[in-house]
Amino acid sequence: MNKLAFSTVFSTLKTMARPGAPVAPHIARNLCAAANASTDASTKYNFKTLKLSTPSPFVVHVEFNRPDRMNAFNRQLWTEIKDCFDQLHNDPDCRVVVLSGGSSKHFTAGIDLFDMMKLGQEMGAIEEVGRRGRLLEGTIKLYQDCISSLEHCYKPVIVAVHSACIGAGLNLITAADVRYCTRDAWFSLKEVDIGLAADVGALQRFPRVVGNQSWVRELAFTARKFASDEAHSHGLVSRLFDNREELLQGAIKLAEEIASKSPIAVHGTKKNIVYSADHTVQEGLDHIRAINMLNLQSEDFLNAIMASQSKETPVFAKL
Ligand SMILES: CCC/C=C/C=C/C(=O)SCCNC(=O)CCNC(=O)[C@H](O)C(C)(C)COP(=O)(O)OP(=O)(O)OC[C@H]1O[C@@H](n2cnc3c(N)ncnc32)[C@H](O)[C@@H]1OP(=O)(O)O
Repeated sequence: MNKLAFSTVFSTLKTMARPGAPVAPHIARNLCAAANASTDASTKYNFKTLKLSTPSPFVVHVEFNRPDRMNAFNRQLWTEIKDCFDQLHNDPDCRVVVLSGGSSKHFTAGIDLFDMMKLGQEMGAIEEVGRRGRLLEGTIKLYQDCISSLEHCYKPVIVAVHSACIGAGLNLITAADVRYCTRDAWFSLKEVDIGLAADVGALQRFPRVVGNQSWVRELAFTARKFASDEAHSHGLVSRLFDNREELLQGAIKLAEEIASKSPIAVHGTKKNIVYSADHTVQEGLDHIRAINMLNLQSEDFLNAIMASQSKETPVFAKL
């Protein structure tokens, strides 16, 4: 953009952002906001089956924390995942989430089979089939909502998978935005092996994520274990790493880059990508138009354009 065009756009944006107000105080305020940004997630959140931390400003690292059970999903873990992502959605100190398997040998062993036995006992105590059905319906809904909470959280979620990612774990990662894994990672859509049709999102999301019905159906009908290179070649994961340390470094580096962008722009982008996944192109365009009617008036837009012109790093206020 030449100097004249830039100054015209600049003064228009200035008026749009706050008619009559000078620009500099906005930026000064944003710098202050960013300087105060890092309330560490470890002090703010207190979950038992999840561990949260803030490795970089605005980047929240969520780790599964059931290493003795290979991060198997018991009722508490299902519930806490949902609570965690619902809260991160509204947390101004969080712009992006990295989800990993923590100190466990595996990313996750899927649903907790002991917990399933407990559910079986609860069912056994209810005599009437309709009432048993209601208990199951409520449980399945809770578990579905847990997985969907990754999608409903408009902060991008990067999953970092190592070793086994089984059943519920595979359902979960298909609701994330970016999937990275180690070369030793392996996956199984295991449900048919325990007598279940997968019911927490993989049958809906997995084919969309990879765009290959034949491959997904083969995996869903057989529960076949597949390795990281197969996952990578079909687009289930977008990057492979040699070991867990490099995996986490890579995931956090990506998260830092996303966290440096306008949170308004990233939020709107995720909202529209998720919406567009099950709407027509025209509906998606209508949706983003409505979002940008507001977002183009945001001071983030002005800050980003000014920074790109002055070749400086923009700083954005908390959401
Ligand atoms: C309404 C329902 C909606 C959701 C449905 C979801 C369905 C699913 O997720 S289906 C998948 C269920 N999961 C499995 O079938 C996996 C079973 N586990 C394994 O295959 C292996 O344990 C695994 C490959 C994960 C790990 O093998 P490794 O040799 O490394 O370790 P192990 O010695 O086998 O296990 C160590 C301890 O972890 C306990 N454990 C493993 N998986 C589970 C599990 N899913 N639930 C509960 N506990 C699990 C295992 O018993 C060992 O415990 P301990 O003997 O006390 O040390």
